[in-house]
Amino acid sequence: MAYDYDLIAIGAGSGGLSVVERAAEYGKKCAVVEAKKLGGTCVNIGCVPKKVMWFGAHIAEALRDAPDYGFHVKQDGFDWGKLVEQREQYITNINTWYGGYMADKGVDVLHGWGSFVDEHTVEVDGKTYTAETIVIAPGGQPTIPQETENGDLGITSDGFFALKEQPKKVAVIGSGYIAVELAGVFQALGTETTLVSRKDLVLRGFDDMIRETLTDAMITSGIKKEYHFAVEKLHKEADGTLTVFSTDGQQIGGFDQVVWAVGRETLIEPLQLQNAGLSANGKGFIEVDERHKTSVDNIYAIGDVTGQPQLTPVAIRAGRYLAERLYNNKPELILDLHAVPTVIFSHPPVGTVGLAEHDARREYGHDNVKVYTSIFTPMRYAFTEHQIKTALKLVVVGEEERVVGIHIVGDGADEMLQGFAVAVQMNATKADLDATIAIHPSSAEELVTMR
Ligand SMILES: Cc1cc2nc3c(=O)[nH]c(=O)nc-3n(C[C@H](O)[C@H](O)[C@H](O)COP(=O)(O)OP(=O)(O)OC[C@H]3O[C@@H](n4cnc5c(N)ncnc54)[C@H](O)[C@@H]3O)c2cc1C
Ligand SMILES: NC(=O)c1ccc[n+]([C@@H]2O[C@H](COP(=O)([O-])OP(=O)(O)OC[C@H]3O[C@@H](n4cnc5c(N)ncnc54)[C@H](O)[C@@H]3O)[C@@H](O)[C@H]2O)c1
Repeated sequence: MAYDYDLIAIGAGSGGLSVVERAAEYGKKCAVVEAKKLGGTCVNIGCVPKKVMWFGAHIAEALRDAPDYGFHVKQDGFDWGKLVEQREQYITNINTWYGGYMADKGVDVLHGWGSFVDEHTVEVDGKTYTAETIVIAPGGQPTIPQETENGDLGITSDGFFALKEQPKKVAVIGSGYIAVELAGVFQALGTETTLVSRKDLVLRGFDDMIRETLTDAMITSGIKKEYHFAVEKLHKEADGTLTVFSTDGQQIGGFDQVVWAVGRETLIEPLQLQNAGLSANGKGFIEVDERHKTSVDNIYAIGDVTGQPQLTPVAIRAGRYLAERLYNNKPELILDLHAVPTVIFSHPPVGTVGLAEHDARREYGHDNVKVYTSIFTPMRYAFTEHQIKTALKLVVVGEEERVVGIHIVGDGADEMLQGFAVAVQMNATKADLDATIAIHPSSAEELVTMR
């Protein structure tokens, strides 16, 4: 049977664009369906605008410390609107570039919500298109807990990127990636910031050294932290400010914005999966095998919708490998998730790859695991009023001391980690790190000189 396309991807984010791009390079006729903007979450309301704001926050921190380095700096305010305008222009340029790139590759962009008619047919904006292979890559959206009374008075990360004016005082609810990243940006740029967590330390699941060091650094930076505060309701006061109430009777108020950063849900409903004989599992993920195939033979799923680590490079790699397997006879290319490096663009940033100490002890047995740690004030802060610590940890297993985890929190962690992730991916041992000549003076050198 002849189809309109060899491949249709639903969703033009990190995953969808990657699979059609690579498939088109192998001469396949492809289309990508997108309801919003090309580039998806990462480009439009995720990694890219977040990193721009993080750079802005870094400039604020450099200005803060400049007098300690002898600069006579007169700060004459900060124009949030200007930064947002520049950021959005940059993103529009990326969207436009993607449009041209897809056209160059011969990929059709179908604008609108895509839904299944059957396992080979997708409907977009009232028209139907058929394909031999369909890849589902719809990503997700931020959640607001339904049980919270007036939860909708708060915004999410999407609302954060829509802010045209700088709030004076905010509460950020959550303690994961997005909560610590947005709280750090707000605080550095001059917004009075409170981080509201149900438990105590930020970044549940990460290595304890990271959690403790980052929580301390955030508090030192001036962020107010509300521990053990489970939000029950939001209330708008007569003066327009928001008050946040906890389930045990605490309240904090005077906020001009409350930002929810408590996780994301997949975008399943528009897909009409049942028409293709598919369904999502109880967590809203589409289950796939190691080749990203769903329970229907010609339908694959990649990216955030699969429940794999919700990171752009994971979605991109999944898309590219899928095209390599389907169209370039490379069945051996299977996504390897054993050492996914990840950076949290907090203040200071966190870089981590492999197992946290507690996970390694659980997996390999308590006594088979050894850790090397180093905590210090980097030279950059040797004589500044604000002192921000760096902490490093190597987690090694067995007599050969194979490195199964590297954890870094501190300035430069974001750029330091990638190379060390190569070492973990290659099963490097502590002796391999020790045999590497250090770079001096740097913070990274500690990782090859630990005793
Ligand atoms: C605030 C924030 C910051 C982040 N920062 C980072 C970071 O620094 N580094 C990192 O690696 N990751 C980061 N992420 C995560 C990263 O953005 C995601 O993991 C990645 O975008 C997932 O790619 P995807 O292809 O699965 O989906 P997405 O990029 O979400 O793309 C899905 C696309 O599909 C479209 N779509 C959905 N359903 C349909 C449909 N039925 N029809 C048509 N179109 C549809 C959507 O509009 C969207 O454009 C961040 C996420 C957020 C929210
Ligand atoms: N730098 C990066 O790579 C980056 C940046 C942002 C997001 N992301 C990706 O996006 C995903 C989603 O980010 P996220 O921060 O929304 O989710 P997350 O899963 O990282 O963190 C959610 C946090 O909210 C807490 N929480 C859940 N419900 C709550 C409630 N009702 N009240 C208070 N706290 C609650 C959870 O305990 C958890 O700590 C991340 O897991 C990550 O994969 C990556």
